[in-house]
Amino acid sequence: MTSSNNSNKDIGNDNSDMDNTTPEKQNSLLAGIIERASKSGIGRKKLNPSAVESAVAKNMADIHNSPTKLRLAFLGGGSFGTAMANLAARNGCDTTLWVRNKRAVKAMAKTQTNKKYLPSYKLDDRLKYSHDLAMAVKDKDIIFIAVPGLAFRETLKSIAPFISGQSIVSLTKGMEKDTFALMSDIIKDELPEVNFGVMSGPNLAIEIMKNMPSATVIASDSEPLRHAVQAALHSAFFRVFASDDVKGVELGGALKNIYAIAMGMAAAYDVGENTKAMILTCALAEMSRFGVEAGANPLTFLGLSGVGDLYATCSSELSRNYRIGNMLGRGMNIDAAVKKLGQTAEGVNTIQQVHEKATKDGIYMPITHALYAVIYEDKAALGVALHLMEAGFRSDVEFVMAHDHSNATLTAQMKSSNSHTEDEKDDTDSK
Ligand SMILES: NC(=O)C1=CN([C@@H]2O[C@H](COP(=O)(O)OP(=O)(O)OC[C@H]3O[C@@H](n4cnc5c(N)ncnc54)[C@H](O)[C@@H]3O)[C@@H](O)[C@H]2O)C=CC1
Ligand SMILES: O=C(CO)COP(=O)(O)O
Repeated sequence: MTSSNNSNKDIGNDNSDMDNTTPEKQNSLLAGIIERASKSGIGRKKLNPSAVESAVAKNMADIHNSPTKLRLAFLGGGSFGTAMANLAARNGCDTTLWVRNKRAVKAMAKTQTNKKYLPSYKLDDRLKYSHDLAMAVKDKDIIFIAVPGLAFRETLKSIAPFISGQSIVSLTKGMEKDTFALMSDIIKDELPEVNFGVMSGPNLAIEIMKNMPSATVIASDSEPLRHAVQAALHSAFFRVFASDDVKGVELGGALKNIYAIAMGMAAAYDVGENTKAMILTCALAEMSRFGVEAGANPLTFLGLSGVGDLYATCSSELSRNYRIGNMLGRGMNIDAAVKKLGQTAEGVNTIQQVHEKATKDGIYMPITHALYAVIYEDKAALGVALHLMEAGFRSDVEFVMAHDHSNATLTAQMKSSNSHTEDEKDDTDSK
């Protein structure tokens, strides 16, 4: 977990070392970031439990030592919901996986495999299955939700009548259509009384099923909930870190899908390591920029849920978003690619949402806009990529060296040097 005192102190030190006194020297973007980050640091209050939270804290006081006392529901029987439910069952928690399809539930209970999404992996025999939503969520301590982003609100509406003090943890890495809402926003809308968290990190489901060492982040304002999720899922192969930056952790998971599509597309053109490094780094800058505007702590993007997940998803064909990008790069159109994939690729919708929001709010997101042009305006991928390379002079790590300060000068110099060259050429031509 990020220590509020330390991060606050570090940020304070950075601030005091800077000369921000004159308007010329003032780096407004950096000042804004520091202000927001310090605010979020100062705002990291000592736990002040609400009625719901104290009930949860009471139930969960000894969970740390005895995760078997936890009663958990996982909603969504795709690859990630299944993989996480399996981890919890293996840790000895009383775990039910809810799947909407009755036949799938029967088959899973009989074969202890998820034939459609994780066909080669035997699931823990303590894992229970249900297609009865009320039964699945009643009398549970935590409900984990792993349905696609576009089905998240309807899922919350369906469980609302059965909520009586359970906590909710979103595993979904998406964004709602047209509202720009993240899953935590939807939880606050639909179940305002509920204690909630979001979990996100570099967690390719198949690698987790193979017991490849992995780590994730649980972000919540509720300390008992963070501890409970750590107790439920932490194991020798799976480390669960904690954070109190819900927005930052959640945005890391949602935004990296955009860049996995970009990287899959680039891979279709056999790009080299320099190009991949450029995409990855510019992607991280875009993510952080967008995150800062949304009120996230920019430092969160340097953690597992930020650069960690960005790296995993941009490097692996196990990522469905990467595979969508790869198919687009090979000339397939988006509908055909989505159909061929047959699984959730949140990035396809997230590109549209982030493109609209960034355009509306004036946030510089060139990779996102380029992908939008390919997917939704039918522009050729190669042409769009080449155009990205002509984006003029920018500064590296814009939080430190702001665009508006440095680049206006650079761009003016470039224009002026180009016009000189043109004039000289004209002179030479006329001689
Ligand atoms: N697969 C992975 O490696 C990881 C996935 N995630 C996130 O988890 C979420 C779920 O992804 P996956 O499990 O991978 O997707 P998936 O495509 O494997 O499965 C989605 C599941 O949701 C169910 N579903 C769809 N609409 C539904 C609805 N209206 N009501 C109830 N259930 C519905 C489907 O039947 C299917 O069982 C996504 O937001 C994804 O980004 C997060 C980390 C890793
Ligand atoms: O989020 C993931 C890994 O952390 C899974 O990515 P995909 O949804 O692209 O498969």
